Amino acid sequence: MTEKNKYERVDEAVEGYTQDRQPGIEKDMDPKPVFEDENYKGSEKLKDKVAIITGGDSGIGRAVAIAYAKEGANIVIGYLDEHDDAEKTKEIAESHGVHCETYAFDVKKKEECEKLVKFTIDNFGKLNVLVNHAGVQYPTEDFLDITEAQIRETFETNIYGFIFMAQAAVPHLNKGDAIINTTSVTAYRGSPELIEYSATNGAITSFTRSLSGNLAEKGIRVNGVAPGPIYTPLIPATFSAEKVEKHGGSTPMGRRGQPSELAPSYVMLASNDSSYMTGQVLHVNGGDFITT
Ligand SMILES: NC(=O)C1=CN([C@@H]2O[C@H](COP(=O)(O)OP(=O)(O)OC[C@H]3O[C@@H](n4cnc5c(N)ncnc54)[C@H](O)[C@@H]3O)[C@@H](O)[C@H]2O)C=CC1
Ligand SMILES: CC(=O)C(C)=O
Repeated sequence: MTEKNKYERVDEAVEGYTQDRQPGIEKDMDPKPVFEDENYKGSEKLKDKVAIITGGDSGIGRAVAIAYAKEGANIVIGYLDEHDDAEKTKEIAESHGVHCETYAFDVKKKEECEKLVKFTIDNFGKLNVLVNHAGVQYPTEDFLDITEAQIRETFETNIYGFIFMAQAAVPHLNKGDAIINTTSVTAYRGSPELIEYSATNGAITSFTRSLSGNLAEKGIRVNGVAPGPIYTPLIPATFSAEKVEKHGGSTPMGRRGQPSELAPSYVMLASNDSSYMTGQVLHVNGGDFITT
């Protein structure tokens, strides 16, 4: 693929459309997200490591799973119920010569998070990297329309789930291992129609910093990635058709990002390339300046 073609592919226009359930389904998206950069060649940065990626069946998580596979990691994908998407990600990951298992679970439930980690240890004998990525959002125009149930669902999925997964994982992690939490640009600049969602991302950023200090002595690094607007199933599953069409248009780069453009940051934070980084967040957002 020439550089020009590569750029055109990333910048593909998206006509407005919606999906009628959350989590959305990648298989049903048109156009499909770009989940793999064919020019990305692995160099064994994660060789023989074992990674859990929650929300790894689709979107950014799928792109991370494929990049980790190219770097030699065996993978367990945790996801809610999008079985076809999960199988497709497993198939692509395994085409790179690693083992990939899929595991349907509810990240809101502590005991299911513990079972996912046990499943990983039973299958692979160890765990080196936890990517906390599963999340939901419920855009709501009027602040007063945000229901108690919606607040609970968003917090229980987006931050309780991250903490439950980290608590289950930490006893198995050792020096050099890593936790990576997906937060969002909305944690830093807010979002008038994603109020409780942005608050969970603020919590994820604080959780990342706090846990990094707690685990630094053990040599376990904890970092985050804060994506801007990225074309994933989350977007048509939760935004109006008009918002889907315009998504990302107001960033300095003037476009949405593709999942493949996030994956290298997750590789860096999982590998020795970030050996002197902990408690940090990488901002992959099309050019928004972030002040902390
Ligand atoms: N797409 C975007 O523009 C942005 C996304 N993010 C973050 O990315 C994550 C969402 O991933 P995307 O790749 O965008 O979309 P996605 O729709 O591909 O991923 C959402 C994932 O969350 C999982 N999930 C939802 N509820 C769950 C539950 N109760 N138990 C287990 N898994 C559950 C789904 O199975 C799915 O894999 C969220 O954490 C979100 O905050 C952050 C900033 C921007
Ligand atoms: C969903 C989300 O966090 C953005 C930035 O679109």
